Amino acid sequence: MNAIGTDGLKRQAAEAALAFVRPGMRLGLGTGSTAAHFVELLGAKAREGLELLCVPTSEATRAQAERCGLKLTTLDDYPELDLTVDGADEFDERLRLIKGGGGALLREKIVASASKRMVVIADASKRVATLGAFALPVEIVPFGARSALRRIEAVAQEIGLVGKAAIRLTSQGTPFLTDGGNSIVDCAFGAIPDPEAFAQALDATVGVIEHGLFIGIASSVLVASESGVETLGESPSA
Ligand SMILES: O=C[C@H](O)[C@H](O)[C@H](O)COP(=O)(O)O
Repeated sequence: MNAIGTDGLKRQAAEAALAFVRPGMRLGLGTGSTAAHFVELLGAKAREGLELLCVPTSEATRAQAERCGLKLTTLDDYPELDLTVDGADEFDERLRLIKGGGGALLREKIVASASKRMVVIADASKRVATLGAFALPVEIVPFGARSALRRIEAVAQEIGLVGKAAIRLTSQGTPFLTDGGNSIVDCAFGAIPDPEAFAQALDATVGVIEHGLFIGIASSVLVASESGVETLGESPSA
């Protein structure tokens, strides 16, 4: 535990992301405890008069954004957004991410991919040399879930990844379902030396809807540590 605390660092990263926001922007709002800080801070700006239109990446974020007084829209009305700000479970120096710890990866990837820029906010504990210490979440169709899990293990093995994949359960032991009504497989395969190859293999696996590897999507990562907030990738003025 550091002096500021992990939650304080998440808050600092979220504060730094406000520098990327301009009046009139269409914004994607991420999901999770770090993104929740950003939504709260953005809500305060909106109440001060900043005009924004926001697309949430989960029902939880939608509820929070509504409570904070943010104006919401959809990708159907605005298929292209200016900016998405979101958290991550892991990131590396090439701004590749693992996301989906909260199960929101599908909408998060759709919203981030519809955005000109994606700014990731994180405390320094999320920074890794090689992705994979965090079990990779993969969203699958619930029908035939155990078969999909076996196919995922098989394609992973083909590229040298071995470990344990498990269908996510709630704390009550019932199957976890995403906002879209799908299941999640958490893939604890350890280090993923070639995330591009694994992403491609998962993209081609029957039953897989989407996976939590975000490659070539993030434009910046704002990393908060005891020594301040470091910007990897594009700065606000880029
Ligand atoms: O599905 C959840 C998202 O990908 C989150 O952005 C990710 O899990 C990070 O969450 P947190 O900021 O709570 O660590």
